[in-house]
Amino acid sequence: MKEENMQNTTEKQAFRSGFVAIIGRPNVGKSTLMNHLIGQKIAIMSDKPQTTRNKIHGVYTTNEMQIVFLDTPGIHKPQSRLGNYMNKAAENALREVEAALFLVDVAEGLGGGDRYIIEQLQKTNTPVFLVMNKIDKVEPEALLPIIVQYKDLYPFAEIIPVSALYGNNVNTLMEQLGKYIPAGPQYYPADQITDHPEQFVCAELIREKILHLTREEIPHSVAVTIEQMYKQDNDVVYIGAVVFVERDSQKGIVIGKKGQLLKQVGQEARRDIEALLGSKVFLEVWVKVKKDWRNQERVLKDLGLRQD
Ligand SMILES: Nc1nc2c(ncn2[C@@H]2O[C@H](COP(=O)(O)OP(=O)(O)OP(=O)(O)O)[C@@H](O)[C@H]2O)c(=O)[nH]1
Repeated sequence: MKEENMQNTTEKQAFRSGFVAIIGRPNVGKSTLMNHLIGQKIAIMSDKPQTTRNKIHGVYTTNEMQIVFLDTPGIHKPQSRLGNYMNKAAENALREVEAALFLVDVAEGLGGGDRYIIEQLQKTNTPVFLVMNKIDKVEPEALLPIIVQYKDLYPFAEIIPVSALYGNNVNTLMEQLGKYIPAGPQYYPADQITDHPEQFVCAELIREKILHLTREEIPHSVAVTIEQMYKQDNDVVYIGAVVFVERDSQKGIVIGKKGQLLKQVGQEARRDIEALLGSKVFLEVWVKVKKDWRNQERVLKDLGLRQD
């Protein structure tokens, strides 16, 4: 089979496909890069660390190749069962892929979190790209000493400086990455950008609004599930969502004075969901208290945070 593919390559470039993991400590810009590449808002973006809990497959398709990106949760030292889950998901993702993009924030410098990830990388043979993100925040001269620092720690397959936010050098990154993608089939139709059910993306959009609007008060203690989603007779999509918090006081914060904050969450999320689905949406959001949900394995499973 492989030989046949090779023969095809000499006549006409064979289609190539593969999986690529995006890893890096929280807040380095993994979701931003993914969104830039895929060109649509599918992975949650926030200025708070660790907002990405599930693997999201972003599918990048050109005439020559298809790359399925696994946006992994930030690898970090586990502090709760949720933390453990997130680390496992990241490790598994690493084993399944053709290459990994290790994102670092050049404005932050090399920290303990980056060293911890490099330790994890030593356990795999997957080619790793060092993607030096946020170059728009530093002077070009600052890059070389940072490259030297990282090079000493790990034999990176490629080192590429980019700005995920502004798209600088992202083309070069994709050209280099393409070299690591073997001949293979097109797994997904060209217009498909994610293989997760739409419900998951909708829940993430609602959670993103809550994180933005509540600032520091609601850190990781919030989870969102979509209980109902169906098209009504008038073609409006009905969505019923539940926001889980850990304490009564947090419930009050999420609802806000006279329900103002929850109303704003609903309005902003509805706008994004309508853009995503391309149809009118009627969104209802409830807030429920589920004590200590982060450490209850069963609840994690209910919320779809399974380890596969
Ligand atoms: N200036 C600048 N800011 C960036 C760049 N890339 C990302 N950011 C910002 O960094 C913050 C974090 O970006 P995310 O994409 O949410 O980071 P992440 O790595 O996915 O974070 P987690 O999901 O928490 O692991 C956001 O405020 C982004 O706008 C960049 O190239 N330049």
